[in-house]
Amino acid sequence: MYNRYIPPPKGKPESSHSQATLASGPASFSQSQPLPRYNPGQTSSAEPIPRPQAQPQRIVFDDADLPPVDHARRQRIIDEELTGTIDDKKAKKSKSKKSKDDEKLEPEEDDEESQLTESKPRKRKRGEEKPAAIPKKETPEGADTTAPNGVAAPVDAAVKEPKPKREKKKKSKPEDSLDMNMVDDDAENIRKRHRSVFDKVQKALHAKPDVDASTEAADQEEDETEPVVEYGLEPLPQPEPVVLDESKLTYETLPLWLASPIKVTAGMVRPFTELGISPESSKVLESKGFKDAFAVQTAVLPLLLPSPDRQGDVVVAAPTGSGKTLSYVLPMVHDISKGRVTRLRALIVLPTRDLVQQVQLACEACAAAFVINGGRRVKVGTAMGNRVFKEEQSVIMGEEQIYDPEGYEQYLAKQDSLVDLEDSDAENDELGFERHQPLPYHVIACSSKVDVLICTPGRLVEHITKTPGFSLDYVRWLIVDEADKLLAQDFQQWLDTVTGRLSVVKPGARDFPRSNKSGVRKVILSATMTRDLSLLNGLKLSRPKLVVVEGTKAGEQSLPPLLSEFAIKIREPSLKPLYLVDLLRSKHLASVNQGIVDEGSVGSETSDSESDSSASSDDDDDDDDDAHPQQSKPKTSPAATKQPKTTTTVLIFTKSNEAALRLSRLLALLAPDLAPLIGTLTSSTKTSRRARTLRAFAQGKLRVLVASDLVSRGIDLLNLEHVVNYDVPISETSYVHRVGRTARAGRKGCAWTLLEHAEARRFWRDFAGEGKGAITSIVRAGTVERVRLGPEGGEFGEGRVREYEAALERLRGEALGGGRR
Ligand SMILES: Nc1ncnc2c1ncn2[C@@H]1O[C@H](COP(=O)(O)OP(=O)(O)OP(=O)(O)O)[C@@H](O)[C@H]1O
Repeated sequence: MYNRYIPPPKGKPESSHSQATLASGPASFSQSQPLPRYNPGQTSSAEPIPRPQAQPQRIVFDDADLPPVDHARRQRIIDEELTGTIDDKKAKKSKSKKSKDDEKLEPEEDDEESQLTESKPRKRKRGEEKPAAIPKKETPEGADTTAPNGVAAPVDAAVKEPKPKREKKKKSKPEDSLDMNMVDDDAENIRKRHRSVFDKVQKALHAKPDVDASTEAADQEEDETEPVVEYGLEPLPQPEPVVLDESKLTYETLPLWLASPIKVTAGMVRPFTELGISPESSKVLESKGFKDAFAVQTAVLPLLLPSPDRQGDVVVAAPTGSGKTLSYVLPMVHDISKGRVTRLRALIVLPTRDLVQQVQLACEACAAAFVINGGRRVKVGTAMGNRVFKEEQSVIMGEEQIYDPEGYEQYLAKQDSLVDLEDSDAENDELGFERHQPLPYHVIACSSKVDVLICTPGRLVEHITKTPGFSLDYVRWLIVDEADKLLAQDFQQWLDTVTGRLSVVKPGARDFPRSNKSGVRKVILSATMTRDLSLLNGLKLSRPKLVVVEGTKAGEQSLPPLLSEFAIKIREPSLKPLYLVDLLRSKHLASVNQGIVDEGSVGSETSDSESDSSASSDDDDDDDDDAHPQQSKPKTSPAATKQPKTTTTVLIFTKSNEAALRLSRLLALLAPDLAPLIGTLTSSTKTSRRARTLRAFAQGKLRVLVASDLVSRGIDLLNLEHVVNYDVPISETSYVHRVGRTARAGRKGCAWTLLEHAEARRFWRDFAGEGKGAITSIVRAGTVERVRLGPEGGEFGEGRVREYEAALERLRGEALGGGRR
């Protein structure tokens, strides 16, 4: 850097002040005294560096002020003196700037630099073979070609032409004091060394070394000053840059609404009146058994009832039996009851017919609560395929006479032009109802007969595509219950079909001046709600909020707080049905909510001691294990034939429809006293029969239900106290739904799982969250307890085994077509 000369003002002599400024400028090295050559060997005897006398400030060395040659030399000398080696890189850089013409002027230093320059091979053309041999470059003996961090020296250094050894350098290293000619002759050694260096480089490149900062800085410096030249090495092929799939986010990258849910304290209750329900409606609700709002309802109702704030969609992940149904039915019916005319305002989509019927009851109960206060009775319909399609059409769609003189004229004109009258008949054929003639100056339009349609997805799609006049234009509510199941199995692309037809222009806002105008409200619910965004995205949610019960994290599913879980080891899998009979007869299956009645065992009217004494010696092989309070002596008495007096209720899950039917029959054969109390629920059972069975169970006429997973979701059997997993469920989700049929709505309940040896590990690890590698996402208040059942040593008495074999033989005969005898 140079000080700028400021000439004195015209006519004025140069002042001493201006001279001083010149001397004391920041780049003091630009003073008239040049820096003498640095020679450490002569430091002591060297003449003192002349310094500006007038200005004793610190001298700042600014290398830019040195001519390039001096700068390079000075740096090299310093490096040599300090390290005993020459920094090849800097030398090379310096050389690259230096003209070859200078070689003669600066023979000592430019000798090496010229070699470096020459070493640059021409750029290899595409497809051209690599040079057969790597150009020789002599590496100073002992000089490490590896960076301090173990990284090999830069590639170009390894492949450059070897340069003649410099005498100067050789002097500094004794091992290099060989005759130059000898070194040159030892070409093979050099080649070996280069090969090893090259190998190191290759390795280092493949290992993607962590290049140290100084190397990086040097490389960068070089890049800036030199054009990029390929040194005989093609760039290594690099993998395609990874494009992240944003649609499938992991739990760590959940969007805010999923990552920060609204948390509800389990067990909290609040009066409905405090949540915006009128006292009159609250009274009606109380008369229906809904005195106070449950925890999940206290959180969801304020989000769904009309509010001056802009509201969005709501996703609810709350345990089984926590009251999710009422949390959406109540605000939805409240909203729709304000409408003046019947239009299809709400769709509730559910996976099974049984659930459709169950939710219909809840809707009817709430509809009654809002008739008072001038509300209109909300009309509720179902579409689930349990009737012929036409019949269903006639239930949900009807005709409406609309005053429209112009339309009437068009209608008459059309009638006149109709040659083929069969056309109109064909139109009638499409509908489940006959179309009438319009009144004078009126037209007939198809319109919905219901405000709320509760449906299965398949049937909904059928109506959308096949029922004339079936329109979603006025739909204000879309409820998807058991959402994880419905989203995972996109029946007939129902979701796209529905969302594509929902009106985006604030449907029905005209009819609902006081309610929020955010368009369609979507409410998505499940006890095992998915956090899979790729599934949730299909719902096209708007400003969603997630409601969860406190204590659960993303991806976790809580069990009802009052659920107790037990596991029973089946020591003899071939006799598993006998274990089940014993469990049903044991006092383990006592009534947990009402106290033990008749010792609480299904099918027993005697106490344990009585039954023990009455048991034959063959059968009296109980499993004595009093370690656990529940592990009392199980009864293994033969099937009693007396009528039971018990009030306890049991739902037994099997792995398939066939298994449920078989077990149900086998139980009846093994325990004839239970036979009249046993019902079966499978997907192959007719819907009406299923409904009858569920009704009989609710009335206490049936006590034992044997079912497939069909009823594991959503079914509300309020008086159910025990769930038995005869077959271990296939997934955590399935376990949560199955055991969640009991301990509902603040009641106690028990879940029993029969474990064969081969299933035990998976159960304890995946469901109970115990043992090595426990990975369960199930959150529970307690733990799963082990209960021993069956005879000591796992062997049932001969009598019982014979009984069992006889029952099996009979079952086989029935299955083979003999029918029941
Ligand atoms: N506020 C309330 N007061 C009294 N009982 C209620 C209340 N809310 C709901 N219930 C009852 O609680 C039971 C369980 O409710 P619901 O079926 O809605 O549970 P859920 O959370 O949907 O369970 P699942 O996930 O198994 O479908 C039902 O019998 C219902 O009538």
